[in-house]
Amino acid sequence: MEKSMNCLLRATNLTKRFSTHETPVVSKVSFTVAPEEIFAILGPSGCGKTTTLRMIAGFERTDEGSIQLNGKTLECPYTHVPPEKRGVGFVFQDYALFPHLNVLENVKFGLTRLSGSERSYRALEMLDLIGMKAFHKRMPHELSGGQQQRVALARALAPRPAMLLMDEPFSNLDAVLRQSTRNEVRRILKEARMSAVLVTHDQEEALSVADRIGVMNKGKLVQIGRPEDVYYRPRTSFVATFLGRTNLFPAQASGLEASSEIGTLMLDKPARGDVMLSLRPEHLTIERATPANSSNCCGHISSREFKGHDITYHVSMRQGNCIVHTDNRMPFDIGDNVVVRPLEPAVVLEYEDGRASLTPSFMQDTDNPERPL
Ligand SMILES: Nc1ncnc2c1ncn2[C@@H]1O[C@H](COP(=O)(O)OP(=O)(O)OP(=O)(O)O)[C@@H](O)[C@H]1O
Repeated sequence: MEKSMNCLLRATNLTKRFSTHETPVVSKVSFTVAPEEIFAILGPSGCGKTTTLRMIAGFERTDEGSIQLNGKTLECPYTHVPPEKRGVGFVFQDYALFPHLNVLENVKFGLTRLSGSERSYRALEMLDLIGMKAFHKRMPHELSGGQQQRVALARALAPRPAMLLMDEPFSNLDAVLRQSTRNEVRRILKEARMSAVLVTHDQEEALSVADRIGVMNKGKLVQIGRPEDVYYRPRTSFVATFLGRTNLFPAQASGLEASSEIGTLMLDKPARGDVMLSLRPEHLTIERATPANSSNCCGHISSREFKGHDITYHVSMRQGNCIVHTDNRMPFDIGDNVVVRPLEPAVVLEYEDGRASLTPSFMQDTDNPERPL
């Protein structure tokens, strides 16, 4: 069962099939979002993120499951509250500003319940929040992509929705603008005390914007946790590799230790038998190989990526490659013989669907991705 928490949105067992006989594109997806929390659904293309968001928005009916917002049921087999009555705001990747309306008119557009002067006051308040009051007379085509997305955010926030749903809101921006806009959007959401569900395929975006992340694969949520948890304590090799570079080592475990290609490793939890371990490149270091330390777990530097503040080395070992991030105080050259050492316990990964070859003996209930780590 999920930890009890102050809950604004509760999605329970959301399931969607587009054709009766096919496997569902979204299968038993459950998560909660707390007030003022930014929750990211992160996963590769086609895994069912947008369909999940569309069910929460009410654009798509669920085949099974329920959705509650502020304790009110929006969706269940007998209820379907239409999108315009759900009290949620939307931000899409294409900004969707009205091209013939200026910035102020765009933000005022959804404020139909207010009087004329109240609409202008509220719209200017939102433009102030996004730092664009001075641009209120500009037309959308006179703004950069990042500015247009901030106006779209102001427009979504203006009617005071209970929460925002954001579908790949930064994907039309170039890399530099994407980074600054997402920092700005996080600041605005926090200042507005707004909770949001953000759908993205970009792990860096999810890690930097969200308070919690639900990692999705093949229609299922496979892990939910804080960015640090899912990054440093992935449950499966999919999560480990999707969230960034990692090293996967097959090993033989016995309690809190395992023997692997890079020697004896401490484990983050007890296990027995054949296991798959994950160690992030920054949790490894390298030393120059000497007759005293090299034994049988050394390799040679096959390539290096110099990044100024640190260096990434690719170390060619007997059974494969290993990636190590280190600072640049002791640079190594290509061809140098080195020994790879762990700096942290290795993470024991769980069994994944269809990957029965390495089955950790600690295998647990995978239906509950939100159980405490
Ligand atoms: N209206 C529809 N009819 C039939 N199949 C659909 C429909 N909408 C989505 N799908 C299918 O459902 C699956 C999940 O699509 P969805 O758009 O939810 O994935 P996604 O994770 O958001 O992907 P992306 O990041 O590429 O947008 C895909 O295989 C897609 O082709």
